[in-house]
Amino acid sequence: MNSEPILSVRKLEKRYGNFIGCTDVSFDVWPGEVVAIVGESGSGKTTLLNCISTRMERSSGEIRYRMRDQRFPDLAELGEAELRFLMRTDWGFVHQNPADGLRMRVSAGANVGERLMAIGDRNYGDIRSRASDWLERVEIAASRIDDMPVSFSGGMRQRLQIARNLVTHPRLIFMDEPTGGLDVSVQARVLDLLRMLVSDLGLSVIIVTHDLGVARLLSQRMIVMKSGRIVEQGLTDRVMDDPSHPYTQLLVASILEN
Ligand SMILES: Nc1ncnc2c1ncn2[C@@H]1O[C@H](COP(=O)(O)OP(=O)(O)OP(=O)(O)O)[C@@H](O)[C@H]1O
Repeated sequence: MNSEPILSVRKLEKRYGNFIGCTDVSFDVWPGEVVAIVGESGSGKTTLLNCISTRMERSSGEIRYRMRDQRFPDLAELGEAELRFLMRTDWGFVHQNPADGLRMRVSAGANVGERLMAIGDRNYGDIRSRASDWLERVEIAASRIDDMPVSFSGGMRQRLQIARNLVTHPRLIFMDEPTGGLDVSVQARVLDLLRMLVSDLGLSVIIVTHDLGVARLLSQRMIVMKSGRIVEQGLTDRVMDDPSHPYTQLLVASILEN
């Protein structure tokens, strides 16, 4: 693994008025690493993800990102053009509900091709052929390229959202409960696909989930949140096998009972 983090968060805080969404959050993400943020509903996972991905303004703290030219600026120092580059090219965001990350009434091919056009690709044949390759990579038949996502099943929509995110060769992907809305059998297929793509492409991923099974399957490192704070972080296997904080012990025990 590379010796420099791709992302570094220090003392991050987000307040909603007087209410604390998250506070005193510090961690690093290394290239090629999958970090899971886990915790019960309301623990601040989504707030944290949205602040890091600049979808929400933080109240205080630092978020540094390793640019392709190796600079490591705080995201707050970046101009609009650089932020746009990150959002459109270098980062991906996979939402729990595919409808939030797709355009449901344009074709599957256009959903994927649009990201290429946004970064300046203008060759129609090339865009279509890359979209078609990506559909196949996420196990959607290329013959569905002109169909709209409204005609797809939940699992297919989620796989299309993944293709749309990965087509620009991003380096960091944010995922918010990516399998949360799917049936268990469909979940397994999407998880397998995600695991394979993340490893093939050497992606760094920050995944928010309340499902410790998902975290165990995908992540190397785990951050456990409670009431807006990190209560424990460490290697996923270690945290799951030997949780040190009572809250983590409770979370782990609750999945063993199921
Ligand atoms: N826009 C907002 N305004 C006020 N409070 C908010 C807002 N968004 C979130 N909160 C509060 O901040 C806390 C953390 O919420 P957040 O959505 O980050 O938790 P979460 O762990 O992602 O939960 P879930 O799994 O249910 O999405 C919660 O108490 C929530 O009610």
